[in-house]
Amino acid sequence: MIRAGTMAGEVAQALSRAPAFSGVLGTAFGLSVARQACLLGMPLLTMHVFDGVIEGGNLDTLAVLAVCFFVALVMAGVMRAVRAMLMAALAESLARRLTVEALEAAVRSALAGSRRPGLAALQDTAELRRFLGGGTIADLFDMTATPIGLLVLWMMHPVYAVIALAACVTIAALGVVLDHTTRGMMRSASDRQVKTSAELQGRLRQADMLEGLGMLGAVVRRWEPAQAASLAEGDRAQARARAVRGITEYSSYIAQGTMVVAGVILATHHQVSPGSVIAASMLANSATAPIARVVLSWRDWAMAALAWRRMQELLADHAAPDALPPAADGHPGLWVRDLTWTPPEGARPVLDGTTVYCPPGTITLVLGPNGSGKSTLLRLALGLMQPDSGTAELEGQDTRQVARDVIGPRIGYLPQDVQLLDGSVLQNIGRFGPEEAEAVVAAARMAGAHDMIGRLPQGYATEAGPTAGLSMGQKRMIGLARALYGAPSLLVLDEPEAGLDREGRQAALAAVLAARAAGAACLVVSHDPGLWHGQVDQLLRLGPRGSWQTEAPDKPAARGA
Ligand SMILES: Nc1ncnc2c1ncn2[C@@H]1O[C@H](COP(=O)(O)OP(=O)(O)OP(=O)(O)O)[C@@H](O)[C@H]1O
Repeated sequence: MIRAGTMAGEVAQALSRAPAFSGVLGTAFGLSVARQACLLGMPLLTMHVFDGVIEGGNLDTLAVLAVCFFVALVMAGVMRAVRAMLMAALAESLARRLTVEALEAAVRSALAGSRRPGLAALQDTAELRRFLGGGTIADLFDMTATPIGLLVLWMMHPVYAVIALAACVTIAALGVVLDHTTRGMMRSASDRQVKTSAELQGRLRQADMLEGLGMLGAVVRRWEPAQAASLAEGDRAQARARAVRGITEYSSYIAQGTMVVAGVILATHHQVSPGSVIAASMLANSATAPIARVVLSWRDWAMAALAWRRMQELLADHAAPDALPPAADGHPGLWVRDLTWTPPEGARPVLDGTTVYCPPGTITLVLGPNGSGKSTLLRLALGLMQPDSGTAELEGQDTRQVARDVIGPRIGYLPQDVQLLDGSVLQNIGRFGPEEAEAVVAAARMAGAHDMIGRLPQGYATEAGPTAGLSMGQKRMIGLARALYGAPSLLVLDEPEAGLDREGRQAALAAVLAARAAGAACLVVSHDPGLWHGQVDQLLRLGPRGSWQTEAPDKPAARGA
């Protein structure tokens, strides 16, 4: 409960940043108090029925009390429904905002090579939405019934109040015990569950390889123990929770029974009226029930607290860097300066002070053996990775410190492992922006992909996602068209000719030459220098252990590391 209390505070803090959220929460709280007032009136009406109506035989009073009873019940029901609607709307609105932030942070987390799957962030958002939209927060608000009920009981007789208070303290203490004994288990079980299901999902994406090589059994055997351990840990936490839940329920019954016994003793000594015995029992139930509900919904609190914590960690670790204005002395084109990068557990840098300037209207060809850091250089140049030191500036703007939606349209990027997203060829080339068919066709023509697309079953409307069945070469040509879309000022291509036939390779070369003629700065990785021979303006050769050198196509110009 302590953790849950902290969590409630954090959620409330986050909500209060937006005035509309705090207004909704305030209204829901107000409705809870009013509803509790209606419900607390009922024991008092019951007492009147017993003490006034039964003893006096006044049926008119009974009719009035019955109407009051009914009206109070209806009002409490309406207030509960309105509160539920408000909380559902609040949950929806918060989830929408969190989903966008979580997705952005998840992408940055994936870029940073985090093993924690970004998809978990969406599951956490859904968990928080369920928590806020369910009745759990309302249960917390309903705890206002506890002090009011205790006060009324005290006014009826202090013994009543003491018994109810003891029950409340016992139930709350059980909640604390439950939280302390299972919190660690829940967290570890939930984290393991997220990890194992993400691992399995990742492996199942390689379905053809798993089936082709008969590896499914081996994969499942590796996955099963982790999954079983996670489920077993969750079960142990649940078993403890069930035990505490049982004791909690019995505590409520014991409190009510004790209240009746004490009430009867007090009534026989004429210290309270007989009607107050029933009323006190009902009030004790009203005072303890919200605390019991909060304890019983402990799992929801614990899961929401975990989701909230994970979300906070993700957002804090992968916050968007502050955008900086362009440098006053910035060069046009791409300026990569002193880039050094060492893999997380690597002993030697992959890139060591690599420096290269790619002016507009030029082609820089990056060559080097496998693993020499060519793709890494491209990712660093685009600001997709954090270097150990050094910078990359596009038109004087640090590519790591600029809003991605601002810099993205100025960049054409073809990664080595080209992936198309679910959607049509047209949408993929047009980067899922507003449909501009002419610009899409122009980019496809430039990439030499237009005729190939025309031969697809539905042309530009053909599905292009991962399961659409396009060949690697087709995907690469469409990926090249996507890179060229919108005439970007920087073209960064990782082996654009790889996997293409002779015609496709010539088309890729022609596309880069056309982009250069249009004024783009082109940075191209290739394992086929012959294709580019005589066509490029500068060579950057990467070697082992971070060594590098730039050359004019026919003579060396600068040397590093
Ligand atoms: N996220 C990462 N975590 C750890 N190591 C990485 C990471 N990214 C790259 N590396 C390492 O950096 C080195 C360079 O990788 P990179 O992909 O840049 O090579 P490359 O020159 O493009 O190779 P290839 O020609 O085979 O495509 C490799 O040793 C690789 O294992």
